[in-house]
Amino acid sequence: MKKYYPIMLDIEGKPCAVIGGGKVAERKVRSLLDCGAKVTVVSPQLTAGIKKLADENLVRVLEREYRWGDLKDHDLVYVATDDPEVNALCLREARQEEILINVVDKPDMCDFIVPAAIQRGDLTITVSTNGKSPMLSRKIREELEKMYGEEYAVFLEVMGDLRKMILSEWKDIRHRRAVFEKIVYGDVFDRYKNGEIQDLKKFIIDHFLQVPNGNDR
Ligand SMILES: C[C@@]1(CC(=O)O)c2cc3[nH]c(cc4nc(cc5[nH]c(cc(n2)[C@H]1CCC(=O)O)[C@@](C)(CC(=O)O)[C@@H]5CCC(=O)O)C(CC(=O)O)=C4CCC(=O)O)c(CCC(=O)O)c3CC(=O)O
Ligand SMILES: NC(=O)C1=CN([C@@H]2O[C@H](COP(=O)(O)OP(=O)(O)OC[C@H]3O[C@@H](n4cnc5c(N)ncnc54)[C@H](O)[C@@H]3O)[C@@H](O)[C@H]2O)C=CC1
Repeated sequence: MKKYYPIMLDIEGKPCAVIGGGKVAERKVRSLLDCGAKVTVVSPQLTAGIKKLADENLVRVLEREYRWGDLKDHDLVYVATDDPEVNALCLREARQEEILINVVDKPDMCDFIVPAAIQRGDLTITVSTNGKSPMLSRKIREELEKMYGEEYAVFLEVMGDLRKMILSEWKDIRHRRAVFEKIVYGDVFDRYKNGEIQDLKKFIIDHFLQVPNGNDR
C-alpha cells in the first residue's frame, strides 16, 4: 500500500501556479489564497470568480494556453485543465523544475494529494483515505463539522495565550504538562460549551493557574 506523508505546508508569500481556469481551478485558487500564496492562473477561459479575483488584484492571470516555462520559479502547481496533453506536459516541466505538482484527479501524476479539511480558527482537522474514496473523506469531514464547532476556535485561542504565559513563567516541565493535561482532559471545556462558564480564560486562570507558592513552579 502506498503511503502519503502528512504535513502542513507554509505557502505564505510563495509563488504558486494554477493551470486551467474552470470550477476546479477556482477552488484550488481560493484554497491557495486562503493560505497567503501568490497565485498565478494560466488559462484561455476563466470563471467569473477568477476574473473577479484578478480585477481585485488578488491573483495574476495569464489569459492564454499553458506554455513550457510557465512553471519556472513557482513552488507548487495545480493542473486543472480538461486536456490530457497539457497535464502530461506540465508534469514534465514540474519534474524538471522540481516543483510540487497536483494534477487534479490524477493521483499517479501528483506529488501530493489533498485531504478534506475543516478549520476552526487555528484548529485544522483533515481527512484522507489515501485516495481510495474521496466521497468517504467528504462524509467524515461533514461528521467532524458537526462534532467540532466554532467553540473549539475559542478554546484553542485561550489555550494558546495561557500556554505562552505558562511556558515563560513556570520553570518545571512536569508542572506545565500536568496543568495542560488537567485543563484539556477535564470538564472545563464541556462546561464552557453548555454555557455554565462565560469567561473561559478567566475561569482557567482562577481555577488552574493559582499556585500558592510561586517559587514552586
Ligand atoms: C487522490 C485525490 C487527488 C487530489 O485531488 O488531491 C482525489 C482523486 C479523485 N477524486 C475523484 C472524485 C471525487 N472527488 C471528490 C471530492 C474530493 N476529492 C478530494 C481529494 C482527492 N481526490 C484526493 C484523495 C483524497 C483522499 O485521500 O481521500 C477532496 C477530499 C479534496 C479536494 O479535492 O479539495 C474532495 C472532498 C472535499 C470535501 O468535500 O470535503 C468527490 C466528491 C464530490 O464531488 O463531492 C468525487 C466524486 C465521487 C468519488 O469518486 O468518490 C476522482 C474520480 C474522478 C472521476 O470519476 O473521473 C479521483 C481520481 C481517482 O480516484 O483516481
Ligand atoms: N468539476 C468537477 O467537480 C470535477 C472535475 N474533474 C476534472 O477536473 C478537471 C477540471 O474540471 P473543471 O474545472 O470542471 O473543468 P472546466 O472544463 O470547467 O475547465 C477546464 C479549464 O481548462 C482550461 N484549459 C484548457 N486547455 C488549456 C491549456 N492548454 N492551458 C491552460 N488552460 C487550459 C480551460 O480554459 C478551462 O478554464 C477536468 O479534467 C475534469 O474532468 C473531475 C472530477 C470532478
